[in-house]
Amino acid sequence: MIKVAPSVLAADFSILKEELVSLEKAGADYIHLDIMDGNFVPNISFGAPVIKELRKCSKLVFDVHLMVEMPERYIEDFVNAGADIITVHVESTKHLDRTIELIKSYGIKAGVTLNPATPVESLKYIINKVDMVLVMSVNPGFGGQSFIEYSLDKIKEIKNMRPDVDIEVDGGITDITAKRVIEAGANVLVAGSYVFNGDYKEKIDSLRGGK
Ligand SMILES: O=C(CO)[C@H](O)[C@H](O)COP(=O)(O)O
Ligand SMILES: [Fe+2]
Repeated sequence: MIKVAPSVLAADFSILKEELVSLEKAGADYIHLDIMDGNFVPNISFGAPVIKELRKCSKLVFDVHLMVEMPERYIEDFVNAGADIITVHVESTKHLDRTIELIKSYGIKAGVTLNPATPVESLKYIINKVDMVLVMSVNPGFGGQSFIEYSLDKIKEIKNMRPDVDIEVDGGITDITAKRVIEAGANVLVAGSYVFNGDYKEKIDSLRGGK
C-alpha cells in the first residue's frame, strides 16, 4: 500500500487548518510537517505550537520531519503537540541511538533520515530499531527542488538491508518520479509543490499511479 504524505511547506499558511481538511478529503494518508531551525538547514519554518493547533482539526497521521540541530532537545515538545511519527537526521545528532529510543519511549513511531550524500551504510546499526527510513531526494531546506537521481540507488540499498521497513522519499516527487521510487522499493511519498499546484485529489491519486 502506497501512502501519500503532502508536505504543508507548499500550502497556504494563512489557511493551514482548511488546507488539512481539504487534504484529508482528497485522500492524503499522512501530513508531512517540515521543521527547520535555520541552523541544520538554511531556512526556518514553524514549530510545535503550530502542530498543536493543527492537531485539533485533523485525524491524519502527523509525520514530523525534524531538520534541526540536536533534535533530542525537542522530541517531548513534538510528542505533546501531537506527532505520530518523528524522523530525525543522522547528521543532526551525536546520539542517534538515544534519540531514537527517546522517540519510541513515548509510544510513537521513530524514523531516521539521510541527507542525499550520506551513505546508506550509516544506517547499519540503527535500521532494526526504526519504523521508517526517510530518503532525502533533495538537499533539505526548501521545497520545489529537482529530484536527485542517485536517490533511487539508495532506496534499493535500504530495501535490501531491511525489506520490511517503511521507506519514505522526500523531495522532487511528481507522478513521474513517484513511479520510479515505488519501483525501487519506496512505500511512503512526500510531495509538496506537486500536490499543491492543482487539484489535490487528482494529484494525490496520480502519485499512487492514477488509482
Ligand atoms: O523536507 C523538505 C525540504 O527540506 C520537504 O518535505 C520537501 O522539499 C517537499 O517539497 P517538494 O515536494 O516541493 O520537493
Ligand atoms: Fe520533509
